[in-house]
Amino acid sequence: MVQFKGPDSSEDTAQLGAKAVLPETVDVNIRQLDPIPAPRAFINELPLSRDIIKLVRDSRRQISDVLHGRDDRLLVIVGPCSIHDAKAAKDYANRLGELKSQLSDDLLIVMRVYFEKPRTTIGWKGLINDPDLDGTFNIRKGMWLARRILLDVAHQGLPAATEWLDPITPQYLCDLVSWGAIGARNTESQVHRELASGMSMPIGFKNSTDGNVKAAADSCFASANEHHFLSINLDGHVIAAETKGNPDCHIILRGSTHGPNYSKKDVAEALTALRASRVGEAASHGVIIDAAHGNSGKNEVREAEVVEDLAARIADGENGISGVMMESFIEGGHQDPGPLNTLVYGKSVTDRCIAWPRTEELLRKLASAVRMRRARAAQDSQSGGEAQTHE
Ligand SMILES: O=C[C@H](O)[C@H](O)COP(=O)(O)O
Ligand SMILES: C=C(OP(=O)(O)O)C(=O)O
Repeated sequence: MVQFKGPDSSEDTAQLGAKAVLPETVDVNIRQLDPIPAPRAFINELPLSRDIIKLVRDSRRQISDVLHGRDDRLLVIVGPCSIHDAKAAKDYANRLGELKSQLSDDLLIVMRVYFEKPRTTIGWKGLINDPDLDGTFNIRKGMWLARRILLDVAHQGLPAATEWLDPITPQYLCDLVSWGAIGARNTESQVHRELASGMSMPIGFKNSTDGNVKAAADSCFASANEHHFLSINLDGHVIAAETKGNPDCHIILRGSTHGPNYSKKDVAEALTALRASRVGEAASHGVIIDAAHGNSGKNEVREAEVVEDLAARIADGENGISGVMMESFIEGGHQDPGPLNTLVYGKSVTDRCIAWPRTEELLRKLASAVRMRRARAAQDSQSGGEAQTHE
């Protein structure tokens, strides 16, 4: 039998592991273990062009600028609750890409391209997990499809946003993602905080499902710090990762099982919690408000009203809102998941979504609200300046 030579040996331990004889105490509840090619194989097969690299790098920087108040636009993270159909995702990206160019002076639009769904109990866990929506769980195909869809979205000139759920998935996809979320069910998870600390893009932490905002603020602090933890590298080898800490973590207010939390008071309290968490210079200027989930009771009509309310407050000069998240698709509402040929085209198979025409209306409203906020700020600084001149 091959011997592991102890913690200081530099020997390739993957080789040793492959030959080890396993005791009956392992894999008790495992049915099958299917190897999947390492991340590098997927990246080589579906690579980024120079233009896409530029898109991802520029949009990450712009998102950071909005979050830290160096850019007065509003970040808008909008798109389906989950992606289940490559064709519909491309169709949606095409529509959104066109609107993004028209509204880019006022809105920094990023498309929700969510492939992993955290479940309260059980249910369809997203395109990577079960790409055929039929319980065949072809994860290899799902991962390949996810990369291809991200490339399609990028070809429309759109930056992509996604939720990081599984700690291995980012190695396969993160080169194509400009903004990441850690969901309400994972906001207190050390594994996700470690992950965020090494991610190359801004990361938003949701308040927890029971409404705890401090957990998200603590996450911003924890993830701004360096960490050491186990992970895999692009070749699929287990490694000890050492991260630098992420300076662009921020809070997402998503409401809770007790009701909404998007009021002016909620925003102010979240920003106070962020500062109290000792996050220091990495503290964002504002928060993102998720108009869906607990803020709308997962009702798309209510969600649109929340966006209208936010637009009115932004137009009125409220500036603690750095971004808005919306769940929107081609068709409104939702349907039960199932094989593609049984589904209504362009309709969500997870949470209810706002239909495209209403989405377009709301995005134009948000853009106009930003113009009003900007005009107000210019007027205020002019009258402040004049006051100074008169002194
Ligand atoms: O965003 C999607 C859902 O809200 C999330 O995945 C939880 O869904 P569930 O409560 O239906 O499992
Ligand atoms: C699952 C999501 O949100 P939350 O974690 O807030 O439930 C989501 O945004 O898709």
